[in-house]
Amino acid sequence: MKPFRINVQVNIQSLGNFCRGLRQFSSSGGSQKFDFTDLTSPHTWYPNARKKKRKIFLHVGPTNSGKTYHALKRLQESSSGMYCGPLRLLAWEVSERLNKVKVPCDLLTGQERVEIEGAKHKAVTVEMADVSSDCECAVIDEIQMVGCRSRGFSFTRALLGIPADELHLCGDPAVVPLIQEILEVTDDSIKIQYYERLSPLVPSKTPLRSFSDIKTGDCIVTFSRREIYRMKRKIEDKGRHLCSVVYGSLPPETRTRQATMFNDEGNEFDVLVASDAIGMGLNLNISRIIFSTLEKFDGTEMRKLTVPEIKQIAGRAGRYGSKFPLGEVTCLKADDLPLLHSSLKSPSPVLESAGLFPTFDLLLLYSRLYPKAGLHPLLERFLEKAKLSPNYFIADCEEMLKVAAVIDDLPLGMHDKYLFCISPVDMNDDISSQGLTQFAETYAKKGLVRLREMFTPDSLQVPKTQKGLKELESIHKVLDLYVWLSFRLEDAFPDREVASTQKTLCGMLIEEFLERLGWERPNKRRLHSGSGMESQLSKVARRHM
Ligand SMILES: Nc1ncnc2c1ncn2[C@@H]1O[C@H](COP(=O)(O)OP(=O)(O)OP(=O)(O)O)[C@@H](O)[C@H]1O
Ligand SMILES: [Mg+2]
Repeated sequence: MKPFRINVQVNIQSLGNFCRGLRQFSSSGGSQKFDFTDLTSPHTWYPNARKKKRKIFLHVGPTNSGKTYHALKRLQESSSGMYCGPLRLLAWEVSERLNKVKVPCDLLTGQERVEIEGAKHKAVTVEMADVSSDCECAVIDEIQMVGCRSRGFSFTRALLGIPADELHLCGDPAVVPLIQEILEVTDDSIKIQYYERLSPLVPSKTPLRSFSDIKTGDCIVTFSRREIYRMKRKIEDKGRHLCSVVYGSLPPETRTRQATMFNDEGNEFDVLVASDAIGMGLNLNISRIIFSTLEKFDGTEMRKLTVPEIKQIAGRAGRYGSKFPLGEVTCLKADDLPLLHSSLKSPSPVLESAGLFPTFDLLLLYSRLYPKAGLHPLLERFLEKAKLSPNYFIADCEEMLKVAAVIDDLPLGMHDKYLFCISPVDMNDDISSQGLTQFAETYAKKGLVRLREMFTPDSLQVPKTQKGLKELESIHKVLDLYVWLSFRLEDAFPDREVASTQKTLCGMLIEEFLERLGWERPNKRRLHSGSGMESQLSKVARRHM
């Protein structure tokens, strides 16, 4: 296996600039102030990209207009390249696609590394974008996500930092002026290509009258997991359809399999119940999107969906070249129809600024000014003082600060603390945050974190209730976190294989739960009896312990 390079790269040029700053700062006895929080020129953080005059191609247009298709065609023809997408599912779809046409392509996400012999291409989630190696062609999909409060900074990093001869950006036209402004200070050239929708998307004049009117290829969109399972049951109780489900906290592998089951024509799971986890770039065999509501809880409050969100989700219906090339959109409630119609007709609001976050090396140098401070106060101070140009906003670091507060008293170095802070922990999930705390404490104390001391196969069972299911999803998150850490602190987290096996088991148990929840046809053979399935899985698990 190739050595894994962590995503916290020390940028030599900016490090050099900051070191000069520090030296002058100390030699002048601190009297001459150097501003380490000046983030007004983030393009200078990426010397490899700045050495090039990159050709930027902006592919913009509505959903289902062939933006990604055209960018991928160029990627496929190039001698080396990288696809960066916002979802693991998209990175997976692209690597499958390239490998199918005999362009060997690695898959690289925070928790997965699939290496293909001789690959010069890779499909990655945007956080994993490589800003140090040259390539001929790179694609950043859904580039309007530079405006995302929490993840936008990773898109900005990829945009400014990828040293590709050709960089293809795909997304909503609302991003065009911002990209042009951001790239004014680089030496890159920009060509904009506008696209039209390839097949029609028709908003319905009437709401869905009854669940008896659900048909093959329908996708009901709703935002809470409780609602997702309520809808699934309601549809399956009618006895005519089985539903696949896709939502954010399902393990990604389960999501992929549920989506594949729905996409596969020969399968009886012909209706999809999903959250906005399906909302980006995915090509599913959806004939009609039915919004159960146009409101969602965003972590703080209930709010109406935005125009781009409605367009993105609705755009999953009627994909060009799919079984249902004509798409329909409707709602469960007649009251929601006017907002649906107006949103589909409105352009998305123009993006004003892109996310930004200091690289680790900048934070490290800043920390030397306050050698006694923990990461939490340091981050807070840095964020408060950060100076930005109007094209940027500082990323929302709520989650990072929550982690920093938990681990700050542990005897860990700055780099380790930073790693835990950028890890994919869900601090709103009790089990997930307890997992992180336990990992960090054990790591700080012993320098070695063995997974087998924390999980036994007996603790994994097919859930019997929604609560049990949620617990299993949380356990999956903890195992996922272990795998993520094992790629970055290889010696201290040596049980990656155990974690991966248990993750697979978790996924199987969750899928078994979903299967059991399905409407049972008179002649349909159930997969296994409950206890049989569990004991089989336990045996498999023990073999890997
Ligand atoms: N010229 C083409 N020939 C054959 N298939 C195409 C062509 N253009 C697009 N497609 C197919 O149409 C579907 C939609 O295209 P694509 O995914 O590129 O749309 P998009 O504009 O990126 O949509 P979104 O905004 O939702 O990401 C895909 O399945 C793609 O393979
Ligand atoms: Mg796309």
